[in-house]
Amino acid sequence: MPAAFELSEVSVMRPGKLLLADVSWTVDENERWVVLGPNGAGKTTLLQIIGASMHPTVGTVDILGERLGQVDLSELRTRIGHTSTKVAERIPPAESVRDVVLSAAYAVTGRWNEEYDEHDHARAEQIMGEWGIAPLAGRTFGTLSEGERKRVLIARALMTDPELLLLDEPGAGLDLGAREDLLASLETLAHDDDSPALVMVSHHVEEIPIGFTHVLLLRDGKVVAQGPIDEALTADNLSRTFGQRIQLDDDGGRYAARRAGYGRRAVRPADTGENA
Ligand SMILES: Nc1ncnc2c1ncn2[C@@H]1O[C@H](COP(=O)(O)OP(=O)(O)OP(=O)(O)O)[C@@H](O)[C@H]1O
Repeated sequence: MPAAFELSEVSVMRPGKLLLADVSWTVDENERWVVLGPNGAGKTTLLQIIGASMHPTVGTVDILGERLGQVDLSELRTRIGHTSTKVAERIPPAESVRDVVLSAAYAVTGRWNEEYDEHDHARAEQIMGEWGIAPLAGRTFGTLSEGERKRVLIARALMTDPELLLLDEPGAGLDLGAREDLLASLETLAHDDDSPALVMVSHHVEEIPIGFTHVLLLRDGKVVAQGPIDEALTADNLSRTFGQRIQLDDDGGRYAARRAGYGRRAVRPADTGENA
């Protein structure tokens, strides 16, 4: 299986700060990865590297068969779908949902005088249908709820049939129902053989969709563990990643984590005020 991307001994340095330290990571095109780590671990920086938005200070990066430093980054970026709060901030609030999705065909935010053909319109309608946002097509982006925005951004990222899809915290800010809806959609995407290679950044194991195959754990710019999810996502590795003893529960591929030993007191009927 060809690699979607390969990072070899990558470091990113900024004055007084090592953002990524000696990261080597290969993702094959049929794999679905979750990147987990605490605030400031370097997750967004890592996504910027594999999204062809940043060069490493040291190391080599091959993305979709192209070596960073030897390729036009803007051309390479057209083959990569990337959702993040930064992308969301660039979208004019008055833009209609239909145009937010459609304008991905020209890699622009904010429709101007671009000419879209029948295929573009058909693809936008199809993808809006698949992501449950067709009823919102005429609404403006600025009036959407956080959950609706997240779905629109993913639909936009998929509009151009990318070979690699990067999702930076798609579950952030969602209520329980919206998160579960999104997870169900991401589970479908993960199981679809035609889907691109997927990399999702998250802070929470509860946000890992079923069907995601691999995990990379990051702390202080360094990889703590990486590999198939059932091998690398362990309580020990999470404890090292988050710097405290973590208990991990796995319920059929849905995970839950909390500090070990916290909340041991059983809630008995007396606690709830109900009779036994
Ligand atoms: N240009 C820069 N100069 C110095 N430090 C930087 C620069 N850009 C980012 N950082 C720092 O690098 C660290 C990693 O940032 P990054 O945004 O990649 O972390 P993250 O894991 O995505 O964090 P979060 O989960 O909070 O979004 C942070 O401590 C951040 O403050």
